[in-house]
Amino acid sequence: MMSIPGLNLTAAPPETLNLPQAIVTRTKVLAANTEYRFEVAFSRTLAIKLLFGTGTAEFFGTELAPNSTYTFQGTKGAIYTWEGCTLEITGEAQSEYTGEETQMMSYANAHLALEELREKSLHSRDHGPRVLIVGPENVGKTSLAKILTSYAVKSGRQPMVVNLDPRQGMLSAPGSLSAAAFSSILDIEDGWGSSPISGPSPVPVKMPLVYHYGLGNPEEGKLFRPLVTRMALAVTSRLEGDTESRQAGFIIDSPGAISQGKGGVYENIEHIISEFSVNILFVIGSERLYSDLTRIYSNSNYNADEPVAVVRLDKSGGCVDRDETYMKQFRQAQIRSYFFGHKGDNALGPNSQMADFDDLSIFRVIDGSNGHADFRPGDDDDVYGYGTTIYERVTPSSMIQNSLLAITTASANDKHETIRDSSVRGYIYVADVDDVKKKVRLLSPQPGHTPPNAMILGSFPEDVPGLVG
Ligand SMILES: Nc1ncnc2c1ncn2[C@@H]1O[C@H](COP(=O)(O)OP(=O)(O)OP(=O)(O)O)[C@@H](O)[C@H]1O
Repeated sequence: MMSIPGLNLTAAPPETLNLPQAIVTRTKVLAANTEYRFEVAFSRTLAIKLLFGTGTAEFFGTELAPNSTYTFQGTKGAIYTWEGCTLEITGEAQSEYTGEETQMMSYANAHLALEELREKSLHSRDHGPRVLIVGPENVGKTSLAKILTSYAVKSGRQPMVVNLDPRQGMLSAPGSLSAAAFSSILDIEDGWGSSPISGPSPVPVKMPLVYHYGLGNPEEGKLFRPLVTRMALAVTSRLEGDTESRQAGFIIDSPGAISQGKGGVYENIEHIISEFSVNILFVIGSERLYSDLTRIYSNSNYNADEPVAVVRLDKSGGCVDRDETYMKQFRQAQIRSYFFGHKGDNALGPNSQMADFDDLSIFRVIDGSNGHADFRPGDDDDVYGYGTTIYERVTPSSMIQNSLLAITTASANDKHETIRDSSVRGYIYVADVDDVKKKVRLLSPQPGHTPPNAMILGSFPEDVPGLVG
C-alpha cells in the first residue's frame, strides 16, 4: 500500500477487496456471433485472456489484444466475437453464460450508417452525424455509446462523446456532465479510460470538459437544462474549430430518467435535441418512447433546419439491471480510482492538504428536497436569468466530511450563473473536518495550495466514507 505524500496517510482498501477466492482457470470456446456474458462482484477479480490465434474478440466494441490478460472487478459485461474465438478465464463470476442472440449486428449497422454520413460530410463540409441515445434505464445506452465510439475510432474518426448522465461519470467523477474527443481506443478494464488526473494508463489519456451537476436526477433542481445549453455551446464551438471532430460528429449518452416523459412530452430530450442540433436519435428498449418521439419528430410536425431521424434499436438480452447498492459501489469505485488510480493499486499518490475554513468557498446546490427550488418542468430558460439563486454558500462543518467538492474555474464572488457555467478543474475530497480548530483535511489529485475558486458541493454523488484510512 502506498503512503500519501504529506501526511503519511494510506488509502483505505475497499472493504471487500482481496478476499480469498477459488482461482479456477478454464477455457471457453465461443462460436461466431456469440458473446460470453459475465457479472463479477466488487470483491472478486475475473481475468480474461483471448488465446492467440483463435480469432478476435471485443468488449463493447474494443478489441482485446491476444494473450493479454484483462481483469475485471465489479463489472457486468460481455466479450463478443464476430468470427469465433477461445477465451481463458480465471476467477469466480457471480453469473456467466454464452449469449447467442445479440444485437451486435444491428449496432454495427448503426455504425455503418453513421460512417456514411461522415463520408458525406467530408464532401459537403457539413457536420457529421449528431447522435443522441435515449431509452429507459439499463437498456444498454452507455454500452451502445461505447460500441459506436470504438468503431468510429477504429474507422479512423475522432468522435466527441458527451455524457449527460450524472449517475455515472465519464472520465470524471459521478455527478458531473462531461465531454471528450476520442481518438484512441477505450480502456477495456476501466470503462471509458483514464483522464489525466485519474492515474497512469497504457491507453492515452483523454482531456474531458467537465461541468458539475451535483444531483442524481436530471428532473430535479434547476441545473440540468442550463448545463445542457452550456455543454452544447462548448461542444459546438469545439466542432467549429476542428475539421476532424466536425466530420466525426458526436455521440450523446443520456440518463434513463429523461425518457420517462410526462404525458407523451419529453422536455429534457427535446431540449438536448434542439441545443445540440441532434439529427440522429437512437431509441433503445421502449416501443412507446419510439412511437412518441417519431410522432414529435416526423417531418410534417417538426419545424427545424434539419429533420431528426428517429431510429429504433432493440435492447440486448445481455443487459443487466443494476440496483442502487450496485450503482453506489460503482460510483465509489469511480471516485476511488479518480484519486488512487484504477483497481485500488494506489498507482496515484494523491496529496493531503490542510486548509482553514476561510480558505474554502463552498456553494451547495439547492435541490428540490430542501424547499428552495422553484423548478417546474415547463419553465423555460429565462427563469434562470440575472441573479438567480442556484446555490447557497455554506461554512465548512462536519456536515461536509467525506464529500466531494468540484473546483470550478469561477471565483467565489461570481454570480451563481457564472459558477454554474464554469468548467470543473478537478475534484477534492474532504477527508476530515475539525470544527474546533476550524480546519479541514483535503485529498487532492494534484499538489499545491487549495485554490480560492468557487467549489460546488452537491447532494450527489453520496458521501464516500473511509476513502482514506
Ligand atoms: N450484451 C451484454 N452482455 C452483458 N452485459 C451487458 C450487455 N449489454 C449491457 N450490459 C450491462 O448491462 C448494464 C446496463 O447497460 P448500460 O449501462 O449500457 O445501460 P444504460 O441504458 O446506459 O443504463 P442507465 O440508463 O442506467 O445508465 C451494464 O452493467 C452493462 O455493462
